[in-house]
Amino acid sequence: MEGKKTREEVEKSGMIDTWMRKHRLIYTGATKHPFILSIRDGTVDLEAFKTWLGQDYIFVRAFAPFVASVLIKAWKESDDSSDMEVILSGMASLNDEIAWFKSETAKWGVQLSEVVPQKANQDYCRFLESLMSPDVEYTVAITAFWAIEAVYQASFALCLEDGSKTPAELRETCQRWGNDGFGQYCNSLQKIANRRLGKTPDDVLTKAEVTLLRVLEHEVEFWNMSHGAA
Ligand SMILES: Cc1ncc(CN)c(N)n1
Repeated sequence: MEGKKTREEVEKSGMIDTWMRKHRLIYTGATKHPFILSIRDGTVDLEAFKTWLGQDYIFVRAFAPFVASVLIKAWKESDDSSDMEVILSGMASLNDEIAWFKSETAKWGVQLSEVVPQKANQDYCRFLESLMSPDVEYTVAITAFWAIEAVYQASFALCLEDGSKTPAELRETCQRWGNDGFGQYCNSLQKIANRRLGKTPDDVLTKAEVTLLRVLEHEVEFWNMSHGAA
């Protein structure tokens, strides 16, 4: 019978993998949400897609300052100078992402000036803002950053797998987050998070785990805005 792993053993395999196994249910809820499954099986309601598009544009505008706050924390607190390059590459891809949302919404006839942030979006943006506080440790912030990016990567990669029936007009959207380059970038973030979590005191480790769970809950609520919300 497999006994409980010691802290040292967990650190070797990586805390993120351990948490993904421990919180499999909510992780799956965020990465295999019915909205994503509807894209993958080709039954997606295009009005729901347009809702997601407009809401996500608002989210990404709040996400960029959060990433900037992680960059500041890395500069002040990181034990490895290469972290900054990874975070900077994330900021650069957000620049592209914002431009892409503008052209994609225009293509679908979504008027960005008329998009009103829904409650789940407001709550998620407020949560991001709370993580921007200087009181939030770099280890906690980088864990959240990894989780936010990883959910989109895993979700949209699912829509590109062999056998998926993703509509042709949505494939570019799925490529944006489901491509291999974005996957490598998420792996780099995961590596940073694992390194930091491996040497963090227990109280910060607990904060990072709670923050990861909050991210996953917010991601589920975010998808729910477009699909399945009561
Ligand atoms: C809600 C949400 N989560 C994550 C991502 C990926 N940057 C996004 N655009 N939107």
